[in-house]
Amino acid sequence: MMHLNLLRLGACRVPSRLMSTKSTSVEINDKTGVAILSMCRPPVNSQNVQFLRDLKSSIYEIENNKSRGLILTSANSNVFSAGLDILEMYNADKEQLGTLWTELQNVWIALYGSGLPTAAAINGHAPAGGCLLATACEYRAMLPNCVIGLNETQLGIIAPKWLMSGYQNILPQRLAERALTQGRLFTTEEALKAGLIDEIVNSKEEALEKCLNFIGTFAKVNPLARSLTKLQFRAANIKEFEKIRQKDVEDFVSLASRPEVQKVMGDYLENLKKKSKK
Ligand SMILES: CC/C=C\C/C=C\C/C=C\C/C=C/C(=O)SCCNC(=O)CCNC(=O)[C@H](O)C(C)(C)COP(=O)(O)OP(=O)(O)OC[C@H]1O[C@@H](n2cnc3c(N)ncnc32)[C@H](O)[C@@H]1OP(=O)(O)O
Repeated sequence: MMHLNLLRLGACRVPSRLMSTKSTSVEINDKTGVAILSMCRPPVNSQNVQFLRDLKSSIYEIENNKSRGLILTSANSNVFSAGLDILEMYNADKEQLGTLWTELQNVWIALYGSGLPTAAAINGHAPAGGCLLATACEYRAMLPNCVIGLNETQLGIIAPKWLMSGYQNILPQRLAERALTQGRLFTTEEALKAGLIDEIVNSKEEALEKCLNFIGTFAKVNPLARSLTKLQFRAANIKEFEKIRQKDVEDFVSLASRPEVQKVMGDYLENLKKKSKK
């Protein structure tokens, strides 16, 4: 209850500090010490190099400012994030592909490896790279009638092991394997049933409140002990990722530059455009 009140106060009176980049904005409430990181790259927060760099620098800024927690959300009305920017992968040269993938890795490790309590207020669709961000967090509240999931196999591509880590942390192995091989996008309701999200909420405000409440559950826990305990759970995945990090970039570049994969991207983009014009 106390946290709800603080949040309400935060909306009007409690001073907050603002930081922003071209495609992110961060508001740190001075009373709660919790940072709300909003992704704002219209129309769908698709993840291009600049967006990923902005996201990474906002995450590290929040971490370095000794915030009490981080809530990730979207400034767009119906999309949390549509995943990697396909426009930036289509007809791109190998260097551009390598840079994009490196920046995706950088964001993932910044969020997944953050010592802060992290929560996602998923106020819209979260396919592929959007799901990656949400599942790197420790808690998820999501609006109804949206989808979330790693749909890579549906696009004829594979999610590397580190990218599956969020799923593996959250879902039972059997369910994670089935969802990943099917490239399944869960509806909000299915995601709750599977345990992929923690709560269904009716508004973005409620999602933020739930996230704040989650972060509030650590109020009486020693932050260093909490953070080290969290990272012990994640250490094996992080270590594995660090070992294959460079090779993973090479593998992605080699896969994404194949003519048949480029064709899938071109067709997929065309379908997206046709759909959005209907
Ligand atoms: C195809 C990838 C191939 C190879 C990569 C190889 C290996 C990588 C392995 C894993 C890593 C992660 C990969 C990814 O993240 S790939 C991206 C996957 N994303 C999706 O499948 C989501 C696609 N988008 C949607 O389903 C819908 O847009 C969404 C449900 C998010 C929102 O629907 P809404 O009706 O609100 O908006 P739209 O009208 O569909 O879109 C508006 C506008 O935005 C453009 N758009 C949408 N998504 C993307 C995107 N990911 N990249 C670039 N542009 C995107 C869409 O075309 C519309 O544009 P316009 O027609 O100009 O208005």
